[in-house]
Amino acid sequence: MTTLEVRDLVKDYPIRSGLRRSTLRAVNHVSFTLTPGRTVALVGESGSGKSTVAKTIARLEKPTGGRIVATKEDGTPVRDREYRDHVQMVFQDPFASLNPFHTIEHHLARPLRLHGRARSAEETRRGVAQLLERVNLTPAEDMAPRRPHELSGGQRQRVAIARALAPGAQVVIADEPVSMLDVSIRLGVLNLLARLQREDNLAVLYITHDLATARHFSDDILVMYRGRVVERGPADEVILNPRHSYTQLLAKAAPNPDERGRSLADSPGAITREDLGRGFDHTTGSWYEFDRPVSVPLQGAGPEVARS
Ligand SMILES: Nc1ncnc2c1ncn2[C@@H]1O[C@H](COP(=O)(O)OP(=O)(O)OP(=O)(O)O)[C@@H](O)[C@H]1O
Repeated sequence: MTTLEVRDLVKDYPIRSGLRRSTLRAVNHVSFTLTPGRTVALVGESGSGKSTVAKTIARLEKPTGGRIVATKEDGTPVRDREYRDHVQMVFQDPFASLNPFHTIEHHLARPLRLHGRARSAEETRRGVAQLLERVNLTPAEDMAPRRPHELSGGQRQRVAIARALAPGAQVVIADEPVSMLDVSIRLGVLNLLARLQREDNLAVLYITHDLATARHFSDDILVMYRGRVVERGPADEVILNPRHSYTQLLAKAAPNPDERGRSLADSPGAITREDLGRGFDHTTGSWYEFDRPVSVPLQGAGPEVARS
């Protein structure tokens, strides 16, 4: 099984306002480890940097600094070639992530073939049927020939999950996987993810605005605010005993996951001056200062990316 370590991750975006150019630090020295069989939730409001973390892990964005290292059970690093098989994403919008012109079978058969998990037509057919059964899209022979528009949002997201499993995923990055689905079916999809995780011993990063599901479906929670992890620790500890003023705000407000725009922290004095420069770690029971990035030894080797 694969462990994924994120160390001192930094991502800057160039921004331009009028004639002035500057950089926006979307992710600021973020570190955490995803281990087999465990879920880490990354919570925070819109714009806190959660998706940027996901995109750099998925290699859709290049980090400005820090490193991301995937390591196999025997301690050897996962090579570039294998990385895309091991680390898979499930995106927020199941409609945008599926090609409307292709059947469900095509969406699943392609990764099975591409990653050498099915060699003949018969193996592919069986592989597709098994994947559909694992995500409760049955009968498989009825589902396989359909196109995405012939499925509900929840069913489409199940296809997206099956597609993530097809190449033999060991690490799954689920970026707001249910926030675009009807409230009534969200729990079903999250329960499915949890079951697949147990069956395949997956390491999962669950990105969400929603503290309640983060607590229920995760072992650990990282709270992000303006690109920083401001609080981290076991899920119950973070939710029941929040120490950072930003987490306290989040916990009290139970923000509407669909709300965009104004941040909870916008009101004056919402975050204490002291807390702007520090975060709280429940595993050590202590505060850490932001200008000293967390330094944890890495298990595996990996390319060092220059820090900005
Ligand atoms: N390609 C980009 N170019 C410039 N700025 C970007 C880019 N992508 C993200 N950002 C900025 O980086 C910050 C973090 O964005 P990110 O999408 O990671 O936040 P988020 O917490 O995932 O929010 P949401 O839940 O709304 O997706 C935001 O200020 C955003 O505007």
